[in-house]
Amino acid sequence: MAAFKIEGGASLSGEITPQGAKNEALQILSAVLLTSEPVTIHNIPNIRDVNKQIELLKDFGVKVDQLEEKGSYRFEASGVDLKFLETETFRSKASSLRGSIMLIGPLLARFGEAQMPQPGGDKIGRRRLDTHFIGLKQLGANFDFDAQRHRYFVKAEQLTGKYILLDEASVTGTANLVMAAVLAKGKTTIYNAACEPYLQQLCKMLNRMGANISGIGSNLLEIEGVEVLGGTTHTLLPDMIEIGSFIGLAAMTKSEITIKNVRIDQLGLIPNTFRKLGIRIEEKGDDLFIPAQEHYEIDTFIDGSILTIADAIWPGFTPDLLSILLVVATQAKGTVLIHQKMFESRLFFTDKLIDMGAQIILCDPHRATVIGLDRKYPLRGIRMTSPDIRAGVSLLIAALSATGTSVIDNVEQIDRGYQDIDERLRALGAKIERIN
Ligand SMILES: CC(=O)N[C@H]1[C@@H](OP(=O)(O)OP(=O)(O)OC[C@H]2O[C@@H](n3ccc(=O)[nH]c3=O)[C@H](O)[C@@H]2O)O[C@H](CO)[C@@H](O)[C@@H]1O
Ligand SMILES: C=C(OP(=O)(O)O)C(=O)O
Repeated sequence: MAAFKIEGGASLSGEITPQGAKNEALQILSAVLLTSEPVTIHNIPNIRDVNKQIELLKDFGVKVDQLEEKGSYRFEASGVDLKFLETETFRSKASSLRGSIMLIGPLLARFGEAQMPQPGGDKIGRRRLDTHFIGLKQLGANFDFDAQRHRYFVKAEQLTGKYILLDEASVTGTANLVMAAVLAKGKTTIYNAACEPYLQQLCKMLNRMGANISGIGSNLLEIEGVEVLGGTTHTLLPDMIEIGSFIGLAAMTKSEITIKNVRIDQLGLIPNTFRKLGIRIEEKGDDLFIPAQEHYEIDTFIDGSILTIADAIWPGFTPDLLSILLVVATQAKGTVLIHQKMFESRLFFTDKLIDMGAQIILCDPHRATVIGLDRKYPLRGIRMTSPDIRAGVSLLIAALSATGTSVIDNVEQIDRGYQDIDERLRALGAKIERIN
């Protein structure tokens, strides 16, 4: 397992361009299975989870050509071989990332069957799949779960459109159902649908392929099924979670950073939520400029009570940035309650921040109160392990701001979602080295 060795305390400066969005990439790549025609995708990030999803496509027999432009690929799913589903390679690869679950909707819709082991991804709490399978059953699929092998099976000769009210607005669940419904017979309505930019992008791409989806961007999607979909070209949005991570990094390390071409119109509450911690963010065209800030002060609510920042389904604040906000709050002036409503194991990494000298009360698995020290006592470098992708980057930001040397083990977690992060941060002046 690789580690990062970090000399903390350096201010960074310069420009950084966000990679293409990881979670959008995982949806869009799954959708190439819906057509036998070529689909070209631009701005694909070179990160572990996305590369694994591309490998899975290749293993199914999808023709994958890397194009000259960095991050551009052409896919052609004209010769898909479902026998791969039965292999040990499929089991081990599909169970190593969360995004693999989104192969099931397109496989079922186009080829009439699919199966899946328990998918992987971050160990951040229970990550159930009920929404996916209840919805697919409503579209007419036969469903079976082999508890012994922990394997999910679906089969259907022809899916039929239905009214589906989701029990929760699951991101990957909505993507799966949309990809199944586009080839179903008749009209599907999905209410309480998730509507992250990832899903909006997926629906727009499917419409360009010939699907008929309306309500994009809302929680009420209407899908008129079509018989066949064609090829298209799609460009991934910049990764909003990476953008938020860079905002936090700049504030915490007193750095002046410009984040280039962020698609401000797609960032929802992200910039304003960081502003609530007192961080200055200036919009310059489509770039975000973060000036070097010696101090930043956390807002209170209008009545003077302590600020709470909680995650919520889109357009609420994404759970994937709460760990970053939490770490940034440790050096602010003031107090904030971070409430992680969706996942129950995402805040345990605060132990490491406490070891570094941060003042945090972990109230329960979902809530942590951070008492910002206004930089009076800088964090101290320590050795630590990256428990999940976003906690990993939060620890990395903490280490870059700390005095002394830190070592972060298991950085493969960070590599799942951040492309060449050590190299890109070195270009800004960070003292970070990858060691084995
Ligand atoms: C590959 C991918 O795209 N992963 C993202 C996707 O995961 P994923 O699609 O797996 O997450 P889901 O949206 O299904 O749910 C995440 C968690 O939130 C809970 N939940 C969900 C909806 C809801 O209305 N109420 C509720 O409590 C679920 O029970 C679950 O524990 O969405 C998550 C939530 O934005 C993100 O953290 C993940 O980065
Ligand atoms: C939780 C995340 O990813 P995944 O769903 O792939 O585990 C994330 O991107 O923060």
